[in-house]
Amino acid sequence: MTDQITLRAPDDWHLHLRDGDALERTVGDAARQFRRAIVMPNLVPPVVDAEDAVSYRLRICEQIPAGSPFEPLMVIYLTDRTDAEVIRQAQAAGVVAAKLYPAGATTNSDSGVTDIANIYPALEAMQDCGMKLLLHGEVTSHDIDIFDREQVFIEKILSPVVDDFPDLKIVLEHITTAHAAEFVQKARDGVGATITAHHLLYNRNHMLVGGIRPHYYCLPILKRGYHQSALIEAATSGNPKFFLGTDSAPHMRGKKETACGCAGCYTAYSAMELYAEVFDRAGALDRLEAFASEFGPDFYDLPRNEGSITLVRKPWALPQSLEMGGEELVPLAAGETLNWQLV
Ligand SMILES: NC(=O)N[C@@H](CC(=O)O)C(=O)O
Ligand SMILES: [Zn+2]
Ligand SMILES: [Zn+2]
Repeated sequence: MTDQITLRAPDDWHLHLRDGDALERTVGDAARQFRRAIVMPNLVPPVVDAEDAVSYRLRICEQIPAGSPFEPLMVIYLTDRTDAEVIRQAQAAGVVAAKLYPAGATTNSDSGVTDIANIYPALEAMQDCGMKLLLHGEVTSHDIDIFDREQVFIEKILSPVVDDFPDLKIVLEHITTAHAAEFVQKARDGVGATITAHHLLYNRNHMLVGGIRPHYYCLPILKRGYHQSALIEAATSGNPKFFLGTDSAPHMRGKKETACGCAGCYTAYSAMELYAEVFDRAGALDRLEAFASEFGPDFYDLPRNEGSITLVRKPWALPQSLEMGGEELVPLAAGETLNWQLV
């Protein structure tokens, strides 16, 4: 039995750091686990252009613990008004990607795109300058069942975009279904996907059997066990199209444990430990490094990190709650025992 693994330093290709008082917690946790992170732009108001991204980056950098090499990679939020000029300026300012939130699809997506046709000029500019397109892949029509929204998004929106922009690099974020895994696997080069720890560890039974567990509620919502198995298969397959993105998304305890709770799971506190659990159970610990530390930078045309992290098999219990900006934050798997620990 392997009791210790050392990996090239990993990156998180999908992370919510929020802003203001939250940053001390979120940046500190991320910096302990990862070397770089793709920082989601769904603030209120969202990060929509170069200027927003540059100032948000400075606020994040102020909270990086002394001596940490952590580097935030910035993303802008596509709106119906994002044009080619906005894209070019953002690229010149170091922004690496733009994110499509269909309007109303998830937390803070009210300013999102109402019709994909509205951003075709922006997508053209992104294709030209090598900026990546990141997608929250769910349709929002009221007549589409919440469990089907990812599959319908792939058919109606993603598939045409992949064909219409053959040189655009596209990441379908936080995939949750066998359909998504299969689509990405069969798609042309330049189409990849991130997979969260929670979609690998859980299915909808964990959220709904024996009582409703709001801390497992995220978007896209947890699906059947069959889909969870397909995601585990994809993540541990060694296919470079699938790489790590936690989608760690903090909401205060009171916003989760309530009559109408927010979507999002806070996993940044123990991200690599959670992924190690999944890969260990699947007998694929030897594939964790590629998934966490190699396929992401390769996809983004960035160098792989120097340096390493070590995980040891040493059971420990996650705290019941954390503090964020003076309030209580419940991490995913609070109070549960994990077998792996980051040294
Ligand atoms: N995943 C979530 O359930 N929530 C994310 C938004 C997102 O990534 O869709 C959030 O910002 O809270
Ligand atoms: Zn999302
Ligand atoms: Zn997210």
